[in-house]
Amino acid sequence: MSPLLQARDAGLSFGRTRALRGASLTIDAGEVVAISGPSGSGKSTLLHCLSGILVPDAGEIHYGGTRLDELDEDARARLRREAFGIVFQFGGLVPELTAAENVAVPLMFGGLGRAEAAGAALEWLGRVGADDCAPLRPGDLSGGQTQRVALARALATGPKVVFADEPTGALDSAAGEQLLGLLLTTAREHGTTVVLVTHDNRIAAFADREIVVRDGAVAEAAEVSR
Ligand SMILES: Nc1ncnc2c1ncn2[C@@H]1O[C@H](COP(=O)(O)OP(=O)(O)OP(=O)(O)O)[C@@H](O)[C@H]1O
Repeated sequence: MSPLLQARDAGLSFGRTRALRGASLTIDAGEVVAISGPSGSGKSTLLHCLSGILVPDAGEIHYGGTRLDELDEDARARLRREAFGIVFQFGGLVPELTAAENVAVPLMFGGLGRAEAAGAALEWLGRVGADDCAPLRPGDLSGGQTQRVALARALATGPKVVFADEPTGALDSAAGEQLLGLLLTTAREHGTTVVLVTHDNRIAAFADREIVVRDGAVAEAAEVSR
């Protein structure tokens, strides 16, 4: 396997809080990695730096041959659209659009026609068990439904990397495991790399590797058997 994503000594402050302080890791193409660690240790900040949502103020982020931290906002947004699927803790869906439209819009950005995108969106909502949600707006969805729709949106574009921040946090454990299973099955079928932030050991155990973050840096990397 070849390295796909790398943080080299990444640091980032929010005001006086040093959220990341010299975080380094390497993730290979096709790997499923869980980032775990105590609350406030910097897991989400690291995920946001790896996915180009935030730019570190020290160190480097590499995606393939690209220095992600040196790209401007437009280039990072394009890369996120074209290569990444992102599942936020609270869905991150566009409130004015229906669930079906939320899934379809990135497909249209990717070049599909309206009808084709709408059909594919319904198919993905079906796969994540959210067919009923298609005509609803995010404000009318439960937490679990929101996460299903967010997952459908992230997977539909066929991303190279899926970044997920507590993707099953709003679901009870059986539903959470089912959704996680769907993410991992889809990812392994397509060789998609998955970077998953979780505080739940049961979820981390599904990953190929667990990376533990403490005090803004990578504390240890442990191989977790599948
Ligand atoms: N936008 C922000 N503004 C100010 N401080 C922030 C911001 N984002 C994160 N922080 C701070 O940076 C530190 C790391 O936060 P981060 O969310 O990355 O941790 P985490 O490990 O993901 O936590 P949790 O498991 O509770 O979500 C914390 O002290 C947090 O309060």
